[in-house]
Amino acid sequence: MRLRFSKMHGLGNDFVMIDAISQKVRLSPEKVRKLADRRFGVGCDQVLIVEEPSNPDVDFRYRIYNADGSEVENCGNGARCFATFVRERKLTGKSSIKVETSAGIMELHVTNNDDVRVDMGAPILTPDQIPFIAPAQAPCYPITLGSETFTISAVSMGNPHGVLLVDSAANAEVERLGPLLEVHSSFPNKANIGFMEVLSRSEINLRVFERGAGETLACGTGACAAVVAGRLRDLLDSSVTVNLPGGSLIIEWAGGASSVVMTGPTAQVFQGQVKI
Ligand SMILES: N[C@@H](CCC[C@H](N)C(=O)O)C(=O)O
Repeated sequence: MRLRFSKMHGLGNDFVMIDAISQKVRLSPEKVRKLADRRFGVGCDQVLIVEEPSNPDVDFRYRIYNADGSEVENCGNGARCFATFVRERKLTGKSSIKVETSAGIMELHVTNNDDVRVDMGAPILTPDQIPFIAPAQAPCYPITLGSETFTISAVSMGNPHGVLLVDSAANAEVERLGPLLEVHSSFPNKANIGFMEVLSRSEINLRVFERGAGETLACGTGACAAVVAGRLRDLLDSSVTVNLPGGSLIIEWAGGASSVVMTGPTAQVFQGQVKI
């Protein structure tokens, strides 16, 4: 099977984007892993597949696969790249696009300077819906790893996130703690783990160890989850610049049941064909 694809990224969180509307695509987890492999394949953090929607009220459906082959619910940087991709491929001329994912319907808007603004929906904080094991909802929870206890916030942006507060994101123990907390028994579906340094009420530094992909240069849903966690702990205001290793996003959240809104750039690196 030969597949046409675009290699894209949002702040260095990189994607193989595949149009499954104009070509037939069937990907097993093994094929996803092969595409994502940085030596034997194209190389990416996530593979994104654009499909016809099942719901007539939306424009597209898109599916998200982590580099390890697992299918996941949501991807913030991927959503922005998806909007640029469908416009560049002339699959739509719209600047406001509705898309369904397994986390629900999202609305994306391409701004005048070609950034993409995404309504990411309201965060989910109820432990059993994240899912996170806890007796009751709280802004943060104790979590134990051997003899160490950490304080973690648990937030779902359609996908599960744990957020730790650190003194310095640059010096955070992402390589050691990320893989251990990703598979901690408190997160039954595993989790993306964010390490957040609060610089002021409107700016944070953040690194994210992503479920199924390892540390990435940016994680859009991770940025949303960190701002929600910071707001729940009364550390942040409603509009926050999130500095990630690959660049910055603006995240806005008024609180409660209102949507989290993410704004940031996208880039296409190259297009190609791959035999898979
Ligand atoms: N890079 C993404 C998140 C991709 C999915 C995540 N690794 C998961 O397993 O939930 C983003 O920008 O949000």
